[in-house]
Amino acid sequence: MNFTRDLYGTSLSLLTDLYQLTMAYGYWKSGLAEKEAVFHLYFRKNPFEGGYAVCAGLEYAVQYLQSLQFSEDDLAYLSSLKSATGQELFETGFINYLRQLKFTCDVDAIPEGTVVFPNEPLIRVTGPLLQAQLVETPLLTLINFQTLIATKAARITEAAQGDLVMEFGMRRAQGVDGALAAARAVFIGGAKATSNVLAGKLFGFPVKGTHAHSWVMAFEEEEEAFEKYAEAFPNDSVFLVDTYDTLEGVKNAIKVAQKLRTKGSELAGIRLDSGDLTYLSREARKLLDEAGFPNVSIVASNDLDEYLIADLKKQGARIDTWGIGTRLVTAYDQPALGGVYKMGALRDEKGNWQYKLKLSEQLAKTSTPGVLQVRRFISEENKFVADMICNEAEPLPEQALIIDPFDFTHRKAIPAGTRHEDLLMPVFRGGEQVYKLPSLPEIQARTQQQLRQLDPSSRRFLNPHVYPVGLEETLFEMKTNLVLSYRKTEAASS
Ligand SMILES: Nc1ncnc2c1ncn2[C@@H]1O[C@H](COP(=O)(O)OP(=O)(O)OP(=O)(O)O)[C@@H](O)[C@H]1O
Ligand SMILES: O=P(O)(O)OC[C@H]1O[C@H](OP(=O)(O)OP(=O)(O)O)[C@H](O)[C@@H]1O
Ligand SMILES: O=C(O)c1cccnc1
Repeated sequence: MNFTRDLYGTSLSLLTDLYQLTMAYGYWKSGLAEKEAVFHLYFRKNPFEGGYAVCAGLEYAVQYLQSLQFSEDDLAYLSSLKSATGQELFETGFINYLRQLKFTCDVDAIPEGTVVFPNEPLIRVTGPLLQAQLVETPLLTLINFQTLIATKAARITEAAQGDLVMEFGMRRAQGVDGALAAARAVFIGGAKATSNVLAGKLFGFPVKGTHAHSWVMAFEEEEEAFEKYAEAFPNDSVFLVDTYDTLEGVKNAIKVAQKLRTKGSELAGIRLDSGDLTYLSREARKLLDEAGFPNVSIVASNDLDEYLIADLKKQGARIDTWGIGTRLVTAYDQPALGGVYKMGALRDEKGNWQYKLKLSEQLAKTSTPGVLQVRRFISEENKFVADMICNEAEPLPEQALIIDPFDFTHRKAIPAGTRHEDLLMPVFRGGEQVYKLPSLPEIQARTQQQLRQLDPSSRRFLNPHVYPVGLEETLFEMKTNLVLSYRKTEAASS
């Protein structure tokens, strides 16, 4: 199914900032609409003070671009917009232009589930200026959020060290799409199940859950509540044991588990949702093991995240399954990824690329000109060595030299013959999709594989090692010269 179209109606073409449409109108009016342009989507800083990000959201972006067409409804709305003086904002000729508009750009993108770093283009759009500009905001909406949440999920999965991670966040998510898109991204990052049933249906991944405190409160006795739940789900019951007194709850769960066993069924687990999770899980494990239930799993929930999971493990908690909600799906400690979309080049009348950059007082905010690709070098041990951002429109020197754009004395020469992969893959050519979208389990497996290839020092939570990413030498020189030429122009005119 096409998630963007089928969930949100036939057209998402108005899901953009007004300024994209006013610029489109301006380009159309001034005859620049068809001029060829290149834009790059990238972020400037790893989320969560971490050492990497996991890119996600491309499938949604592909589906959005495939469906990009203005409906009569959309056009009627745009025709109704008025300027400050009460005239129509957009003239009829432009509305007719939009009516026949079809997406004809080339798109290259880094596959979902790839480990990525600041300043690397995750998506490159090449094509008519009007179109390439128009898609800025929706592409950012679709990629920023899922990349953020997939990264959070990867961190949580890493902290869980192979334990089952379930996503419980729908009730705290930022609206309907926040819940659905987060469930998808969480799966990409490594969670194995969600409590969100619609996400299970749409994305085809496992749904799982326990029960709420209200189930226990609906009966006179906790033990009776557990019994009734077990009658309904003899082999799939996970009892929430902390409604009144956690360890008494565990004892009641054991009584019901014993009765279940006489009928040939096994209790699946118990869930702890409050109190000292280390102490309670250790005590619960002891009680369960002593009663002959070593396979009953212990699920924990309660405002957990990667830091708490890591700490609980360090304390010796006996938890084997983690139910994670709020702090995962809302990316609690960093609620947005600051992805941006910047122009890298414009084709001039002679057919040559004119390289473009956005200058900033802050070096980190100066964009990189070119038609960019990311080349990842990989060691003989199959570990990531360094990433080089290069300009595909120009020939590359034989010897790869990577220069840190924020400290030009910081350079890394890559030995000749080092294996490499170019990360941006063709996704659209002339508006036609040429990329076969992988399945979600394939994307999840890719994330895990990629994380194994990244050195643990770049994966740690506290002060991670900065993975080397830089500009290819000739691109660095071109960027520096372009910055200098702008600065000279500024100096001359002041
Ligand atoms: N051993 C532990 N070490 C560190 N943090 C813990 C430990 N056990 C629980 N926590 C975390 O401490 C926070 C507060 O726990 P607390 O037991 O006070 O929960 P609570 O929400 O107040 O309980 P209740 O749901 O009964 O109101 C939660 O985020 C919980 O995950
Ligand atoms: O803690 P999270 O990571 O967000 O995980 C989801 C939470 O949702 C449920 O709580 P509920 O809505 O009943 O609230 P409460 O447990 O905080 O009272 C559940 O018991 C978890 O605690
Ligand atoms: O199934 C559960 O235990 C669950 C689902 C959503 C939120 N909290 C818990």
